[in-house]
Amino acid sequence: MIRVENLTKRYGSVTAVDGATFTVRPGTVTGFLGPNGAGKSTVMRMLTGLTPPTSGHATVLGRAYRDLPNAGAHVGVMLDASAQHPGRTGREALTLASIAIGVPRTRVDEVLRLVGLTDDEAGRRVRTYSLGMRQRLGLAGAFLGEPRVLVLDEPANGLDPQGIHWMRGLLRDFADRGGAVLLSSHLLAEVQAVADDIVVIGRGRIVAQGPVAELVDGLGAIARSLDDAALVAALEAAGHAAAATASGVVVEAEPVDVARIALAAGIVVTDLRPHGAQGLEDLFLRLTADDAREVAA
Ligand SMILES: Nc1ncnc2c1ncn2[C@@H]1O[C@H](COP(=O)(O)OP(=O)(O)OP(=O)(O)O)[C@@H](O)[C@H]1O
Repeated sequence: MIRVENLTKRYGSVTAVDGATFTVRPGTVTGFLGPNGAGKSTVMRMLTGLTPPTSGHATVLGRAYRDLPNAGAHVGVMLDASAQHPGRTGREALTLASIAIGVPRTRVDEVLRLVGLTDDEAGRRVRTYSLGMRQRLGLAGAFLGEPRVLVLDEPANGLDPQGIHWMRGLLRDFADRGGAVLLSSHLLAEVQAVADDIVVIGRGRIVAQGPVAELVDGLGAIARSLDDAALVAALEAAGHAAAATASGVVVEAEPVDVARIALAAGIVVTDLRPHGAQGLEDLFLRLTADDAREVAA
């Protein structure tokens, strides 16, 4: 549904995106994750024809976005929710967009309902909208043409916890009906809760990608025992890299293998689980560390 191949963008001496390659499969939500300035928006702008790449190319539904006939009807895009005309009402903005892409006006009411904007809110000028309301209006615009693909840049920004929960349900449902979603965020937890696949970008380069389940499974296990030093030694003797940390023994092995090794070595294990979410967070921070301003500072 989306194919990004060797995409590079340079602004003078700044390489904003450096040879990015990934795909977004139908029926999935793909989280596009990276710290501030990593290059997420630039990739999305190149994908939707707003910024020409320095090299490489990107296709949506098999074609360059600009070559898609009536792209707006097939691809829902929300890049900058605050870019909407402040003097128009939400309903006017959607009505104009519906005319531009040739969908019936009745669709405006449908998408307003879909994103939970009331008649009263839709009749107000966008300049009076909160950030969360702008995001909802942006999402309404993205859904207007009954798209098969959604490209959304930080759609959760400004949404309250209920709003974020609602948006996840909306995107999950869209993907479950066969649609493809590319969703950027700088927050791992936000993406992990809804994404099937994750693409991690740091300093313009893709540093990891794959199904969330695989990324998490590949992260091994974390264990506590009555003798962590002996557990580390037993795990290492069995050929698994292991280290004692403040949160327990972190090991590159499945929990079941850790349990067997501990049993054979007569070590009492008090806690054992997949490294899971904590591991993914660590992985994300490590992979993008070069880019992290805090580290640089
Ligand atoms: N028009 C431009 N001119 C010069 N540099 C730019 C331009 N657009 C982006 N950049 C630079 O490219 C890099 C990537 O920016 P981009 O906006 O794609 O990052 P991002 O991952 O979307 O960040 P954020 O999470 O903060 O939105 C940054 O260093 C940015 O300063």
